[in-house]
Amino acid sequence: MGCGNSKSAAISSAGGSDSVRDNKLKKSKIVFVVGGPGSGKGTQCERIVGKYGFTHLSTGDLLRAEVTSGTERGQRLNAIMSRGELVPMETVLQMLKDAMLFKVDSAKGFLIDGYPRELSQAEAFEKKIAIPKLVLYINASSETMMERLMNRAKTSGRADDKAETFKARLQTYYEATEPVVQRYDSKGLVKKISAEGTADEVFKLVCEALDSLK
Ligand SMILES: Nc1ncnc2c1ncn2[C@@H]1O[C@H](COP(=O)(O)OP(=O)(O)O)[C@@H](O)[C@H]1O
Ligand SMILES: Nc1ncnc2c1ncn2[C@H]1C[C@H](O)[C@@H](COP(=O)(O)OP(=O)(O)O)O1
Ligand SMILES: [Mg+2]
Repeated sequence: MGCGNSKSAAISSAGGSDSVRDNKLKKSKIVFVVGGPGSGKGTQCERIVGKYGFTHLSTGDLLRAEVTSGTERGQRLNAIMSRGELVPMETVLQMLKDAMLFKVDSAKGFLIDGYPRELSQAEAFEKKIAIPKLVLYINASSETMMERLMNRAKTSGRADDKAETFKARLQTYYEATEPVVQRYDSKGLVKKISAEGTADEVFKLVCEALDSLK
């Protein structure tokens, strides 16, 4: 599925001009979920959806769907992701906005997992979509993340779940993504969650952070 399809579906499935729909997005409850590769973002998002009914959008999942569709663009994206690098921002932001518009009428709130991954992505999102209400910073040591990813590799079939790619992804994370956390921390929007415990233990901390939102 190309992102152009989801945009036209979004517009035809619900009324409203582009500017009305953009305004709805601006007012929606948006939570960024930021953390290193294998820290447990996806795991926690799944639980949050179960308890709070938020709409979960993972940019990694959106990109992998494009890869699976076998388009030329998908092949280019796959090569970048397999090297542990970030794909061009324009691609990922447009995909994300289309997916958000598609859900904006039914979403109680949005969990944005894997975005922003660099400062320019944060700035572009704020300009073109909205300011987030909260940033959940899922924090685990590099050893824990490596161990979890090597475990995930046994079943994920993901091209980037390999020891060599992990090193590159970790470097990308520390260099490009952590400054995003600092940016939002200075605005008082970050809740730092220790992700070293079991998924249940981490979820308790996540719930405390989300409950403070209301
Ligand atoms: N708290 C946890 N304790 C142990 N394993 C975890 C925990 N959270 C996630 N995992 C496992 O670690 C791997 C990476 O989790 P995932 O949610 O895919 O992380 P991310 O989306 O941040 O890359 C998965 O195999 C998942 O089952
Ligand atoms: N916001 C974004 N900007 C650029 N590239 C992104 C991106 N989100 C995902 N990607 C690309 C690069 C990532 O290494 C890859 C996998 O992302 P992911 O599924 O979010 O990883 P994980 O959940 O394991 O941390 O996809
Ligand atoms: Mg994930």
